[in-house]
Amino acid sequence: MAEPVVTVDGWSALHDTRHFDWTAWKSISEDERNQAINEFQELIKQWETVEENKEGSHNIFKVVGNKADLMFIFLRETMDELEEIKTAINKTVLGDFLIPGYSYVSIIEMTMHDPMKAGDDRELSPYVKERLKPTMPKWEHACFYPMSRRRDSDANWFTIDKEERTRLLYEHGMTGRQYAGKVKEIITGSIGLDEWEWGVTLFAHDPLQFKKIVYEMRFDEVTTKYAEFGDFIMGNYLATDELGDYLALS
Ligand code: VOV
Repeated sequence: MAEPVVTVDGWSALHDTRHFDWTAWKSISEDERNQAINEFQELIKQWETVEENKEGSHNIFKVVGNKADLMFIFLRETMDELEEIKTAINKTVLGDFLIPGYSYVSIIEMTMHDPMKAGDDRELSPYVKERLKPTMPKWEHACFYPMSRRRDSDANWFTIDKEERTRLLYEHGMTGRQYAGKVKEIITGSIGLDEWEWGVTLFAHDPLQFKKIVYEMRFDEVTTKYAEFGDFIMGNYLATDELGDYLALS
């Protein structure tokens, strides 16, 4: 029967991309630039405390290509906190140079589709807890894209039986498991929150693995028949202590 599947939901997620106004940045003095960097590093320290306390997680990436310059990813217990973070960034001096670009709002989600976990109370298992409220890996690269399930008359994800959806996602999971240690994924649900139905955030040491996994999954029936994709954004990890170098002009 085409019935909804139960989801277990975790932290809220904000993918916040910014264009950096290099022209304006070059027009202020070195002292002003250093003050702006120091002030921003204090803000990052607050995020680090939240992460150490396992109350959220954050990552910053230098975006390759011109869709943005930086992509911030924040995970928090509530949407209120995500909005406060965005506003806190905008209130800093550096925020004047961080021009808001594309953003994506979603909530970490796991479904009860996985037959390997059937019978478990997924909400109670430490594995599920870690997946719903994860500390994001500080790996070298990330790739984010939104996606939806197709709703064509001859291929409609929302009209097929739950058992069939479970079978298709099981096959998908088996492909994914071959990338253990190479690709980590965070799947966020965004129905009712943003334009697409899911957000896919992938982490890897080697960006070639993004191309490989996404290509290989194109041949899984669940993707071939039922997946539609938005724009991809790829970035390189920016550690807090590298922010000064990233923004240095000489
Ligand atoms: C890194 C590898 C990897 C692994 C191990 C993995 C496993 C799994 C499992 C076991 C499950 C189902 C249970 C659950 O936990 O929800 C899912 C669920 C999902 N996935 Fe996935 N996925 C991966 C990776 C992975 C990728 C690369 C993509 C993008 C698809 C592509 O073609 O580019 C993706 C998408 C999704 C989505 C949109 C969902 C929710 C679909 C829905 O309709 O409900 N996913 N996924």
